[in-house]
Amino acid sequence: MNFSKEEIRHSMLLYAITDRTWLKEGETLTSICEDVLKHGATFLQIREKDLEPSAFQKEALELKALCAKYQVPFVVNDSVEIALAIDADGVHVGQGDIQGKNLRALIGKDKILGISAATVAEAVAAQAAGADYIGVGAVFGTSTKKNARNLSVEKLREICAAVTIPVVAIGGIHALNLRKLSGSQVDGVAVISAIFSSDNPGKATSDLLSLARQLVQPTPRLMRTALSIAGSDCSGGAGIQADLKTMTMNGVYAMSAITALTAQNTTKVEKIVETSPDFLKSQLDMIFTDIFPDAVKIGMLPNARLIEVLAERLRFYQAKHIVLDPVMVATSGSILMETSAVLTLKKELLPLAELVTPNIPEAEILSERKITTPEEIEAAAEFIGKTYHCAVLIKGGHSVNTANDLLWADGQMEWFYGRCIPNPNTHGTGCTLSSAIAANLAKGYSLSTSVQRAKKYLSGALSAMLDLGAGSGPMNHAFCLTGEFS
Ligand SMILES: Nc1ncnc2c1ncn2[C@@H]1O[C@H](COP(=O)(O)OP(=O)(O)O)[C@@H](O)[C@H]1O
Ligand SMILES: Cc1ncc(COP(=O)(O)O)c(N)n1
Ligand SMILES: [Mg+2]
Repeated sequence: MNFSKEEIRHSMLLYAITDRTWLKEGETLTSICEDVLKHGATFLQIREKDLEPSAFQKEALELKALCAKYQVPFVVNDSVEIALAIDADGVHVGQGDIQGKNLRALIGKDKILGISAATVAEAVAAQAAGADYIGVGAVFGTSTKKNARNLSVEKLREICAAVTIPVVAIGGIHALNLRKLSGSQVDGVAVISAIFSSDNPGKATSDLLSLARQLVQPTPRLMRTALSIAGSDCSGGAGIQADLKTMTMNGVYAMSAITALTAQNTTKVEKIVETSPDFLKSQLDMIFTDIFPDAVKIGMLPNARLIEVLAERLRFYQAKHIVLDPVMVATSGSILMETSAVLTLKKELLPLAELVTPNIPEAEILSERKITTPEEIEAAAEFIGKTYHCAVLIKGGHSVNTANDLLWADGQMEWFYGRCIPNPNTHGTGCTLSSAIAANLAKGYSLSTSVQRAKKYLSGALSAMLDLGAGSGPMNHAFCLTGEFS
């Protein structure tokens, strides 16, 4: 697997390093690691100092497959040979291993190279040697590495400031001392015994993950921003309201430019008041000249005049990462776009979009054909992508028993298979998916990873089984929050 620089930075959050010595009767390294990955570890390194090479390689191969399943980077400690032999995502080495060698050339440009460092000079040298991240420690006393010096938070901060690559803190970190690293600017924490010596490695992982999240909260300067250009849904489940909730929950600062006010609920759309083109332009000018969005999601656009103004402003500001959800009909069946506006949408907006996300009925309109089979979905996506020079995600939420979506991007097809969640309350699924994709693009994830992460968020919101209103109700966008603050 290939990981972008941003993905590697985010994956530092909770960096797990294996230690077989704590395994209990009946447990295997793979079974414990699966538990750890399931509970949210964002990176895995195999470090088994006492295993001979062939046994090490065997364990590493199993863990590599596991990490691929969870889309988490997997690196091998110390051995470049084994990392290459099993085609791991990369290798982690100490200072001693980089002297006089060109490790970057040895492993190739696509592999992740992690290097340990304990001083500013070592960190700078590691970056110069082509490292993708550095592991800095030991920050606290540790049982796994004898004679390690302890670094102060000030020293850690100095090291973080001296390099541009991500930094993960290591050495004796556990749930009780993790908070002491606050203010150090690290991108995450690496742990061994805090997870592997725990009676419940899964729970230890999720506890450490939430502590790591608090530690690595985006500083205001680093906060990514996203803009939703859509209609207001007064019932809160779709449109602007769904978009703002989704973007917030996906960790970006959310803004809105409203194209229409709708009076709707879970059963129907009662009235629509369209925004004037001039007022849409003013909203866009206020946003783009002050807090420039890192990504833009476009939803309901009731008429062609609004589409024209929007396209002109997006070109003028050279907006980045535009995700276009071509909302034509609401889940409740009401028309949200004039039929005559479809032509303008195709001509003006599709070519500006990085991604367009039609459901099946919308894909039929955009590709001018009927779609009934997976092959027809693929052909329609290819047609739309090639005609309008954008990536296309055709959503299968309207099929029976499946929630499979097809991504066509740059001539490549990728199916995202989703479990169909038996929840009839799907008001706003399309809005939520497109906003979550935009939020992830704003954070620097690749298109494919953004789609995958967005589907995961959507499944969480659907699985919370909220049941409000008499019709197809909204989802719980805050399913992963408790609502309690201390
Ligand atoms: N019951 C469900 N379980 C899981 N995913 C679903 C379900 N219904 C829709 N989805 C997903 O929600 C997203 C939106 O799809 P869809 O409902 O087709 O769009 P729209 O809301 O625009 O009509 C897609 O990723 C789809 O796979
Ligand atoms: C203002 C507004 N925008 C979009 C939708 C589509 O909702 P869905 O995501 O269910 O297709 C909606 N019902 N209202
Ligand atoms: Mg929709």
